[in-house]
Amino acid sequence: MDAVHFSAAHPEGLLAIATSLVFFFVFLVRLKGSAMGGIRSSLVDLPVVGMLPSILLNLHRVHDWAAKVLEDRGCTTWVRGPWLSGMVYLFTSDPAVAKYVTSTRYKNFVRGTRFREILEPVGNSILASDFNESWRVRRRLTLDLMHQPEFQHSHRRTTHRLVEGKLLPFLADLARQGDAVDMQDVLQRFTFDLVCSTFFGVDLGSLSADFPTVPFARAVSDAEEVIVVRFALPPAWWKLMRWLRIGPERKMAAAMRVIDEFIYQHIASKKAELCKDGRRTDNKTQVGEDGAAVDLLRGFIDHQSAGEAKGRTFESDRSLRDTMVEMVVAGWHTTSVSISWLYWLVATHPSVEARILEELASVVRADGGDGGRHPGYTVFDVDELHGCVYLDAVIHETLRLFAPLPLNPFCAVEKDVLPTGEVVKPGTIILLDLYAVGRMEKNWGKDAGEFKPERWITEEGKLIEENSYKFAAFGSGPKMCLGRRVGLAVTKAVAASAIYNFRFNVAEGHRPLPSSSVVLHMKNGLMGSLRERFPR
Ligand code: HEM
Repeated sequence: MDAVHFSAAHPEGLLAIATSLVFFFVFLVRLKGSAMGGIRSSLVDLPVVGMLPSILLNLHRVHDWAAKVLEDRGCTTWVRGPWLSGMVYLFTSDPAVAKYVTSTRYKNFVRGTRFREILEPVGNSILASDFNESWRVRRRLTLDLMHQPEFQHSHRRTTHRLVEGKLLPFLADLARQGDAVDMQDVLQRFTFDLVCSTFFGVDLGSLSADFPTVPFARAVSDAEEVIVVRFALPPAWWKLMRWLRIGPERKMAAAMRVIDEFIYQHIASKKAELCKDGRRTDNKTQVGEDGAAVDLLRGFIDHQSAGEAKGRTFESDRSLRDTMVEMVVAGWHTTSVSISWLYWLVATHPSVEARILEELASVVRADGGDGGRHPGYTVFDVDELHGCVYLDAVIHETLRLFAPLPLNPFCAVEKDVLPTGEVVKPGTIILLDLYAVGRMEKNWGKDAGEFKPERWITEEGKLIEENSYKFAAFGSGPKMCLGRRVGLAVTKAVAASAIYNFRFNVAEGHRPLPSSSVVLHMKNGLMGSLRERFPR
């Protein structure tokens, strides 16, 4: 078969060859770049391949690079892939555009099929859905369940129990051993156990002395990495790789298998447990004996069992699976990376640390405590921390600089004109760069890049409520994060308890860098050592 016939019969083969050539080109340039002591951060539009080489060259530091490009280009820019690839994105960090897209004209800017395909691991979830009836009902149901006093009470108790019984003793052991520790890993393991306890009612013990590999946790992280690659490549390219089961798509297939196995197994065992207990009597979430047994999965299963009456929100285990994967994906890493970046920022800003400690000490004193000089550790519940405005400011400042979900994608349904004057055609992809929104001088002033919790506090000592287009970490409009309250509560309670009891010294020369994943992990971890503040 000659080349012409081969390409006609196997267009996917041609694409594979083209992909290899671009990767080879990028490899050569990066090699040259590193030999020259660095790579360029400009966005170059080349004939045929468009801006793809620029993107791939900067993929390893994509969020900082995109923020720089946006700052230089007035907060909005077009990004074009290879000719005929269908890859045309409008990148923006402009709050006016965010408001227009997520609120003013929200019905015209949806996730769309393209992103549902990219976000395949979460299936037909709330996050990936558009404004249809199923999305509305599921979102309402999830919010209702999370706002139930029983759930909130249980969530607070579970957090307290795990912080007191697992996290603090674990940190104490690490402090005693004095070895180097990756705090990001520790916090990731802890929040995983917390999320599984809260959502599934099971503690998987990922935070334990032997640092076990938890396949489900690994699979979620792998899937997140591959999602970023899918964003960066023309759709036909990653679909071809998926079809051939090569490269990142091979990893995705393996991750999906593990995720499915985990979730379906837990749905089945929860159903069996509920039937055995004979507790599934109505569609109300119930409190277990110790007040800690309320979990979201139980609430959803109860709802599923009420099927017809409730509009069949979870007509199948598949839709239950999608929602549970989404809850883990949306709730786990977002919270763990918030606490990790906060921990690093606090450890490297001694004056901020001192103010937090002062604020927490006043809570302990008001509670009749002795500032840690007692046998147990001091554990803070979120209810006790209401008056800690400075800690709130630190959390907001952390989320401003390190938005845990750095990119928020939308797709235009009809032709539209954005407040910047950009004309978007049907099908145009708009990427709200939440990481960049928090770093633009235009949005935050000349000191946008600095960590200054004070910027969040009024002269009267109150927390400044910024609008959700400018402080964009939780998104905005009807699809705004529905776990905001839970995420903030966990971040505050865990950070307060850990910081109050332990000092973290960042390893010399270590600077965590944002990974290129859909979640803003630290790609090189958070290395350092721990010291007890109140040695026992
Ligand atoms: C610090 C922690 C968190 C951050 C920064 C965060 C951020 C976000 C962002 C940026 C979105 C997209 C919003 C949009 O499209 O405009 C989102 C959506 C969502 N989040 Fe969160 N999240 C956090 C914690 C949580 C938690 C703990 C849960 C679950 C309990 C959760 C559940 C969801 C869900 C279900 C959606 C989809 C909402 C929809 O599309 O209607 N999130 N989150």
